[in-house]
Amino acid sequence: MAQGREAELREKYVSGVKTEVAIARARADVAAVHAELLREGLALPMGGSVSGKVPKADLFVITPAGMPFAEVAPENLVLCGLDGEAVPGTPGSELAPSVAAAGHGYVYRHMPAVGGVVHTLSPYASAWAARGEEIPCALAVVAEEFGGPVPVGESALGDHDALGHAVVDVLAGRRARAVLLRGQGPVAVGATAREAASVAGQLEGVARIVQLAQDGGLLTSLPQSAVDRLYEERHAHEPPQADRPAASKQPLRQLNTATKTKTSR
Ligand SMILES: O=C(CO)[C@@H](O)[C@@H](O)COP(=O)(O)O
Repeated sequence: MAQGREAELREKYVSGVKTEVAIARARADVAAVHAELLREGLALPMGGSVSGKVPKADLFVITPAGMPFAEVAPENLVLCGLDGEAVPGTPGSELAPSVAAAGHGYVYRHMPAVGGVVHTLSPYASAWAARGEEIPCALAVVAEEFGGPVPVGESALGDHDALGHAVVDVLAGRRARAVLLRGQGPVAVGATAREAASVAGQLEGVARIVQLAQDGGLLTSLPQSAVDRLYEERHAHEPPQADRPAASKQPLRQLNTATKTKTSR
């Protein structure tokens, strides 16, 4: 067979099919994450945006604009390039992607280890974001999961590209895998959409516990040395990721002594 023809067939029926299979898997995973977030009480019926990158392709699938989470299905998710534009002629492309699509694409372009972005309006984490208040690292589980307090980010409301810029500005090079966008809500990232949803679930849990603690009286943050130890032990088995420092390189943002947050409520 002519060499050119062989290369053409390989491209079409080997790499092309592999990409199609990867797209189908991403569609199934992201649709399943929407259902899981609803089932777990981590999402409003509408609002937020969830996406998952297609491995080894400059593509991701995302929630259609204005679609209730309960109606999301693999075939109506929107396949986008990393610029956030829908790929014409693909299933779901007749629908507009979430207004936040360009922001999700920005995250994928600037944080290569991220394969899933979950912006969901889970109640307690959204309440911390509404207050523009970081969640103090007052429990070992916060240190293990987030490596310190859960940070706040600034995202110009209505400028949906800003969601991506805010996520990258705060999370690139940091341990935390979630950010509380002031006035907008929490955004969690992970290697996959499922992992990002798991982070969103952990975030909601610690947001609720720490809120209860703060309502109950004086809140004490863990000493930085304990935070570092807890985080390093929890992530010791993980390979260092390109856009996240090894635990010990995390900038020490906090005092090295327990800081006390006086309840104002
Ligand atoms: O981001 C939020 C709210 O924080 C979403 O409700 C808003 O972006 C939804 O837009 P889409 O319906 O996804 O176009």
